[in-house]
Amino acid sequence: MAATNLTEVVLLACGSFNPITNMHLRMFELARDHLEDTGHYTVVKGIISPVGDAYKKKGLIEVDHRLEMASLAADTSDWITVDPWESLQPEWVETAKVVRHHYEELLASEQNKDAVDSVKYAKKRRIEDDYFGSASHTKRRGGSQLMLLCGADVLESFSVPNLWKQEDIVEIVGRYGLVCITRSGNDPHKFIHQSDVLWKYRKNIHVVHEWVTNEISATHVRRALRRGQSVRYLLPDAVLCYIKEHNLYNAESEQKNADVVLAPLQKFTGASSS
Ligand SMILES: Nc1ncnc2c1ncn2[C@@H]1O[C@H](COP(=O)(O)OP(=O)(O)OP(=O)(O)O)[C@@H](O)[C@H]1O
Ligand SMILES: O=C(O)c1ccc[n+]([C@@H]2O[C@H](COP(=O)([O-])O)[C@@H](O)[C@H]2O)c1
Repeated sequence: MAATNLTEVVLLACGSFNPITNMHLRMFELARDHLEDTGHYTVVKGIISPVGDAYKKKGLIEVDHRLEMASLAADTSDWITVDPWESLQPEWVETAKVVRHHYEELLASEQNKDAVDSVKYAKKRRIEDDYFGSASHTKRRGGSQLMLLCGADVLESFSVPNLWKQEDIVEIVGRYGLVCITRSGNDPHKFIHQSDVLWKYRKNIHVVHEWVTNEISATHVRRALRRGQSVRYLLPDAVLCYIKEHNLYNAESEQKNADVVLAPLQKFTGASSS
């Protein structure tokens, strides 16, 4: 198939990134390989979107630090970037809205590119017509796709009562698409099979098997740091230096939001975030 027929994909990963680990970066690489192996897609960009402080997850440190660490990690890649839009919203933003926001940005940048292209194209066409006479010209580019990238634990969290809105799940998997990386202890195929809505949109869900099973998690990293144990090689070196320099992750930081209801659950309980 000619390269021009490939759909361009932008991958968006939402999460706490508290802190970002090498596994978060690896997720992007795994997803890109998997999608490009199908012969239908070319992955052009990865976006890391750290959740804002208003998410109120226990142990979630300030977003400025999480953004900075994510940027240091993304510096090790030439295609993964960090976007602060979600992080900087004063209220917690549902993931479906974050996906929508980035899709709109993608559309706007494409339209911009199309406008620039059509000016260039019109000029080129006038020059070519002068030389060769008018003939049939090239076709328009196809649209790009934005897909949400997550680990299997997030997919399975779709069934946690009162956590996700059903219509948001439908929008994410039905309209945009999902790339899900296997994680030990989770079985995404079984989970998709058991969910009517995920089964309905199963063609939009790309399950990527991580054969190098590992238990790297931000929780593990924070725990090791609290205990003074080494986390070298679990995170990019620059992130580790940043953590040491700012003395992040200790017993006190782990108690942040300890007695606060997680933002997505507040809409059901009516609890306040303070
Ligand atoms: N080892 C892993 N395998 C697969 N996916 C992962 C792994 N670690 C993180 N992810 C995924 O990365 C995204 C962002 O995750 P998040 O920031 O919550 O990291 P985490 O390690 O799961 O954090 P925590 O331990 O604090 O819950 C989520 O979609 C999560 O499923
Ligand atoms: O949109 C929702 O309803 C929703 C409900 C629960 C969690 N999320 C998002 O899922 C991500 C979970 O991150 P974490 O660190 O809690 O695993 C984070 O980006 C949240 O904003 C989103």
